[in-house]
Amino acid sequence: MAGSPVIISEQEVAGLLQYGDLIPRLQEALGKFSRREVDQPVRTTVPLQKHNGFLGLMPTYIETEGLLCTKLVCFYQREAGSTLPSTQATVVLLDPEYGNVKAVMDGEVITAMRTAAVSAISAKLLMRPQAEVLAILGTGKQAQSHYNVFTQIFSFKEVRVWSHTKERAEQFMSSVTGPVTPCVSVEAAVRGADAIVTVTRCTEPVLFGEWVKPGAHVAAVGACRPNWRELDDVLMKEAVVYADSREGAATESGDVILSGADVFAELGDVINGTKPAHREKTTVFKSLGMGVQDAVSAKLVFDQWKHFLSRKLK
Ligand SMILES: NC(=O)c1ccc[n+]([C@@H]2O[C@H](COP(=O)([O-])OP(=O)(O)OC[C@H]3O[C@@H](n4cnc5c(N)ncnc54)[C@H](O)[C@@H]3O)[C@@H](O)[C@H]2O)c1
Ligand SMILES: O=C(O)[C@@H]1CCCCN1
Repeated sequence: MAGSPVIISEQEVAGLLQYGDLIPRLQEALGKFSRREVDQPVRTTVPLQKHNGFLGLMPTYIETEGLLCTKLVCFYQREAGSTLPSTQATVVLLDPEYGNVKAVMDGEVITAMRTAAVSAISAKLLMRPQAEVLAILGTGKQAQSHYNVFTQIFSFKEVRVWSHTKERAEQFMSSVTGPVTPCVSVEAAVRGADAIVTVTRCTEPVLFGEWVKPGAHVAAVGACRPNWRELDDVLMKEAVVYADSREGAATESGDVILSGADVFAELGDVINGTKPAHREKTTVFKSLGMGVQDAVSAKLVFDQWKHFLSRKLK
């Protein structure tokens, strides 16, 4: 008879997950995904029409690692001023042989950190090495995690941020520990930037190709529905477009589907050396988020949790 699942809280996950462990693990997982060594269908999405949201189901199985996991994530388009959360996520880790649940853990920190870590991997592979200016569009949870990991692993001379409301920009400025320049418009934030992160809840384009410096790298993280946009057609058509999952982008990304842009490669193809990294060109990494990213993050959390428990019991 299998034991009861352990419950790992948001605070515990935050204490157990470090970018230093996460980044190499995610890089390895993206490579495996693109070598078709992972069973991970495109997210199943159920509309919650009454609440202007969606439930996403994200199962993953990596047979060679005995890793079976699923994330449940609800995400919403909230009214301006709403105090309800825009994303809520839970990650469930299972035993693939018995089928029992081993752990149920908070998915908020995992979602924030693994998404930012994958964007950082895209920048490591596709951004020009001498990059000096980073622009972040959006000031929510993902903006914070992206600020944290990008300033931790790269040495930008300036970090700029834009928010569509002054209050959100002020909240962001007071929540981060390093220097950041607030900008009054998207254009002011992105002109001359070497790296741009888009982490908004926009459903119409907010970043226009005419403002983007040739050779810049864009990590496009929002707009995860087939009719939602963050980037305009000019940028999508001029840039070399990479994605976490080609199939995911073709199913879920409004920026890819509606612009008609080609996805040149998956990030895993670059990691595997089967497709080149065009650092010299303008590049867009279209991130949708994948179950495999949650699965390897959850395994890291669970292994650390067991390690600390066994030390406590000694
Ligand atoms: N690719 C992935 O793996 C992944 C993972 C998690 C979240 N996301 C997406 O990233 C985006 C940000 O997520 P979050 O958790 O930081 O959300 P959040 O609600 O914490 O922050 C959203 C930000 O978007 C801004 N915003 C809202 N409406 C806007 C509009 N019309 N124009 C401009 N800005 C607007 C808000 O002011 C806020 O700064 C969302 O679109 C979310 O779905 C992607
Ligand atoms: O991969 C994820 O976790 C997110 C959830 C919210 C919508 C976009 N993708």
